[in-house]
Amino acid sequence: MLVETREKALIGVIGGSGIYDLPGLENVREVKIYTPYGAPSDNIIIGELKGRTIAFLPRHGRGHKIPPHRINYRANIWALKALGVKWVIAFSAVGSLKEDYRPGDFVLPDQFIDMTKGVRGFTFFEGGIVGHVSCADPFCEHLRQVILEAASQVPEIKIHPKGTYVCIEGPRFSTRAESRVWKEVFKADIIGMTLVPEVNLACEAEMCYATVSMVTDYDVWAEKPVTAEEVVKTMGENTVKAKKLLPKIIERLPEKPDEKLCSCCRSLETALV
Ligand SMILES: CSC[C@H]1O[C@H](OP(=O)(O)O)[C@H](O)[C@@H]1O
Ligand SMILES: Nc1ncnc2[nH]cnc12
Repeated sequence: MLVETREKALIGVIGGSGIYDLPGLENVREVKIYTPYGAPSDNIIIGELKGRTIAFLPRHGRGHKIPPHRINYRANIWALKALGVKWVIAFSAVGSLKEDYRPGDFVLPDQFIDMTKGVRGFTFFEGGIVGHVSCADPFCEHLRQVILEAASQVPEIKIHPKGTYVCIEGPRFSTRAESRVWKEVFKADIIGMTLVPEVNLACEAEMCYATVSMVTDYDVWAEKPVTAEEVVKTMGENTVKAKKLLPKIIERLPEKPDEKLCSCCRSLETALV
């Protein structure tokens, strides 16, 4: 049973590696949310940006304490839903599997491949009610278009409008052989460790979700294999751009999604058995 909170927010922002706060938020308050799945990654920071109420959650917790396979994705999405969030804008550091998706570029994935190992809590439907949500187009097309338009207003940002994100279990990076499979057999474009099951759970919770993937490295298929140190360094530069992008997205978001562009908030209409 979803218990709604007194605090309300229309827009949820999930910060990835390198994004642990949102400067510019006004009237900031911090709320602790209890969920049937336990605690979210951190307390949720609520505040106003461009006149809209935002709920911000750092995916790995402040201080980056939670590795990708230990993130309580269900609690995170549940907490945002309990706050009334309809739009979820997620940020992620990713490796590139393609020469022309360069470190520093942004990508707006439209597809993913799930290579996680099944140990993450990946669904709200554990029995009792059985639900199979459609995942053919896993990201909110309306939100993707708003983000693309917003990014076109920030000259420093080069954004690729499409991409397939392969999600590995982590926390280790891929071997060269694995990376070749993702790149040459799967033909994926980018790689990370956190998109799944965050995107699936948002879909089950009937929320509009899109992720801004920020390229930090060329994974391990290029000459010099990726290191966490390299990711963090490039992420510092990407974060500056992400923080310029966010207000431009916020000011363009309507109260409600356009039903012609997305059906995220009706995803359960055809899912329940
Ligand atoms: C710090 S390197 C690997 C780490 O960075 C990405 O996290 P996020 O998607 O939250 O930005 C990647 O998925 C790994 O979890
Ligand atoms: N090369 C990579 N593989 C997996 N996750 C990443 N996050 C950032 N770079 C990555």
